[in-house]
Amino acid sequence: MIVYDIALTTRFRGITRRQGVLLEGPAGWGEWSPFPEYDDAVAARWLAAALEAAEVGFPTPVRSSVPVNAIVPAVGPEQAAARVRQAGCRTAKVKVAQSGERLGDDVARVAAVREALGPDGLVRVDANAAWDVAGALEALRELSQFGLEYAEQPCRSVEELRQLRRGLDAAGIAVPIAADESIRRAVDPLAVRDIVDVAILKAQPLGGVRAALELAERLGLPAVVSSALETSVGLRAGVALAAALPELSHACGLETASLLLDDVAHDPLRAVDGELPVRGLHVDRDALARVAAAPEVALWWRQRLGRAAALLGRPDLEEL
Ligand SMILES: O=C(O)CCC(=O)c1ccccc1C(=O)O
Ligand SMILES: [Mg+2]
Repeated sequence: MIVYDIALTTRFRGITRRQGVLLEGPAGWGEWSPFPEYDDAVAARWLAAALEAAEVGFPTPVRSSVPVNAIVPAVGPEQAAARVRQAGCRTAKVKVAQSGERLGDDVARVAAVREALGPDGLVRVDANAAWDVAGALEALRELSQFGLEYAEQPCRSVEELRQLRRGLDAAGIAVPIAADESIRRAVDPLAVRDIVDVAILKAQPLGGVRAALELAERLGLPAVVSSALETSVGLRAGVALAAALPELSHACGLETASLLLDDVAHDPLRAVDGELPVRGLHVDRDALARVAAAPEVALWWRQRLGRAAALLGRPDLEEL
């Protein structure tokens, strides 16, 4: 196993570096990178995903490439437009409702992204559960002038999402709703089934590609596979999930290698013409050495891995 520590190009989700563990098994490399604040039980579910990748491998794909959205963090309008142009995707996802910002910042960022994409592009926003129902109504009324494909996790609870859905309908604001945190962090991931229009699926948080495929089937909603801001090894699991879904009608949120200043693959999963290829990776020994975490960081991850592995009944994991 190796512990990586890679700087981000821009602050994302309040962090400036991404850390995690890469495990090599008979089927290849797997990534285990639960965010540091997550408890061991949650981290154990993320570990199941890494073990699937390393020990079992992925289900048979039904497509050979996956369309992706450009990811636009909470940056200024010029930088947002530049990112969209550089990514070369026809769909963009814009982070909104970030702490310390105002609705005017979101409006300026979404306007710039719409302008950069042109009228045929698709713009989706992700509020990461930051709005209350009234705030979401106000913001989406304003942002809907740019034409939104959907709003991802506009509010925190399922009940708030239900109220928002009613409020949007009553006000004639045509913005579909997608659930992310309400699926990956919920006790009952099916509770949003009759409330939202799109399901965000993430391979690591949901415990692996097969677990996510099963959930997708039970949800019966159009699915968007997104990353958890991973190296190409973690992204590979997302690509495998997107490639194995029987239906894929939306671009996926897997264009995040561009947010990392380095990667561990010789051939990182970067979008070409808005798509990621469904293929294996060559994990690069030089890159692994380059991104290796400092000893105290590596120790913290090793101890965390030991606890998560114990929860999965896998005390042997140090050997991978
Ligand atoms: O969906 C994307 O395009 C990028 C992935 C992304 O936004 C994300 C990455 C890490 C953690 C949470 C999220 C999120 O969707 O909220
Ligand atoms: Mg999200």
